[in-house]
This record gives sequence, C-alpha cells and structure tokens, in this order.
Amino acid sequence: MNIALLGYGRMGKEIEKIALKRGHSIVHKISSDISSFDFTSVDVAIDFSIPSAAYQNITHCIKHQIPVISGTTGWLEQYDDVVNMCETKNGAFIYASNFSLGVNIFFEMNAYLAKMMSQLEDYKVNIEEIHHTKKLDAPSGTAITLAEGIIQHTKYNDWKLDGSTNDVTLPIVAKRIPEVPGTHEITYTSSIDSISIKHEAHNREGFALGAVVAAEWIQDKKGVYTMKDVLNI
Ligand SMILES: NC(=O)C1=CN([C@@H]2O[C@H](COP(=O)(O)OP(=O)(O)OC[C@H]3O[C@@H](n4cnc5c(N)ncnc54)[C@H](O)[C@@H]3O)[C@@H](O)[C@H]2O)C=CC1
Ligand SMILES: O=C(O)C1=N[C@H](C(=O)O)C[C@H](O)C1
Repeated sequence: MNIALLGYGRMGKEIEKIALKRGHSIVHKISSDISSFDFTSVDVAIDFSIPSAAYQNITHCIKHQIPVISGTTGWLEQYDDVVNMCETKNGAFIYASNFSLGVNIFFEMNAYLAKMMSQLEDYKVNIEEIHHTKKLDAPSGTAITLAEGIIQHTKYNDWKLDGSTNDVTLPIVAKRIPEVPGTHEITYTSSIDSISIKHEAHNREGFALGAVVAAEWIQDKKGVYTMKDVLNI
C-alpha cells in the first residue's frame, strides 16, 4: 500500500515504522497545507495532525477519492459534516479517538460497567485522563468517547472538564505530565467503596499499529466506519 502521512510528528513517525515493517511504502510525509501535493499514487492517507488541520486534510482526501484514516482529536464539532461529505462523494473514512486494541476493548468494558452501575444510585462516576505536556487538546478524545459511553447507559446527560458538576454532569479531570503516552481511568465512588477500571498505554505503538491495520482494512471499502467495524468487536 502507498501511504500518505498527514502529520509527521510523534504519531506520524511511529506509524511510518510500523507501516514499513508490514511491507507498505510511505509516499508523502506532510506537515503543512495538503492542497499542493500530488495524490495520484496514494492508496490511503493517515491523518495524525493538529485539531485545526484535520478537517481540511480529511475532506481533501474524500474529494479526491483517497480512503482516509484519522486519529487527530479536538476537531469533532465538524465530524457530522465529514460524514455527510463522505456519503455524498462515495468516499471511505474512519475516525477513532483511540486506535489501540487495548483501548477499544476498554471502551467495551466501560459500556458494560456503565450498564451495571446505572441501577446503583449511590455511586458517582468520574473520568481522569493523563497525557504528556505537548498535547494540544483537553480532555483527550478518548476521555470524550468514554464519557459518551457512560452517558449512553446512565442518568448522566453531559460531561464537564475540570470543574464543579451536578448529578447529571459527568466530571472529567485532565492532567498533563511529561512523557505520559496516555492513561485513562474511570472510577465509581460511593460512601462504602470505589470501583475503578484503568487503561495505561506504555508507548505509542498500539495507537500506530491500530491505525495501520485500519488503513489496510479500508482499502476495498466505501463508507464511514469505526474501529468496532475494523476489530469486529
Ligand atoms: N487516535 C489515536 O489513537 C491517537 C490520536 N492522537 C492524536 O493525534 C494527533 C497528533 O498527535 P502527535 O503525533 O502526538 O502530535 P505532534 O504534534 O507530534 O504531530 C502533529 C504534526 O502535525 C503537523 N501539522 C501541522 N499542520 C499540519 C497540516 N496542515 N497538515 C498535516 N500536518 C500538520 C505538525 O507539524 C506536527 O508535526 C493529536 O490530535 C493527538 O491527540 C495521538 C495518539 C493516538
Ligand atoms: O495526544 C495524544 O498523545 C493522544 N491522544 C489521543 C486522545 O486524545 O485520546 C489518544 C491517546 O490517548 C494519545
């Protein structure tokens, strides 16, 4: 597969290593405006850029019939526009707030736990995420996905970052500590006890491997998909 990397920072470099090991070629490493690049030989584009560039990168690929995978977080207010464009232009697109297999299993555990806890009025839930100090957005995309998973199954109807909340607003705490690749913990607390589930990435390899697997998977497809489709979980 000929891959265009849209964003060649920490994740772009990690994806390059894994893609080469799996026999793919990197034909573009793009760190600025995408519009002047020739995409003729590109089979798939993988976007891990910055929140303000993701929409332009993704829609450029869709308009040019290049399947596109995006892991960039912090741009999701434009997600529905991308879905509409992908359907209109018959494109192929996957966004995931987190491409690692471990976190996608964790998303399923989160939903299962939330369903059980929804019966138990005495427990309050909170989410904590910890990332490296270079991260541009807060809360993390993964924490937002986790919050959405809890909201779907419980009385909570919204989330809030770092502040006071009420009974139906789920608090998210975001911490920034040098070099942390990504840690997410969900805790249900009552006066009697606490129940926590936690995922801790040891490095960026799982995110990068998941993105390359998604790029391989989408090759012969049209439409908008998620990592649940790719991993069949
Ligand atoms: N979904 C997932 O599994 C994961 C998502 N991420 C997300 O991926 C994104 C990138 O993360 P990192 O690689 O750690 O950041 P980074 O800051 O190391 O890399 C971003 C790169 O994008 C480049 N860039 C700036 N403007 C651009 C443009 N118009 N087009 C293409 N590239 C442009 C920057 O020069 C930089 O090299 C972030 O939004 C992060 O939250 C990170 C890890 C996993
Ligand atoms: O910026 C990062 O580094 C990460 N971003 C993603 C997010 O916002 O959830 C995924 C991962 O946690 C690393």
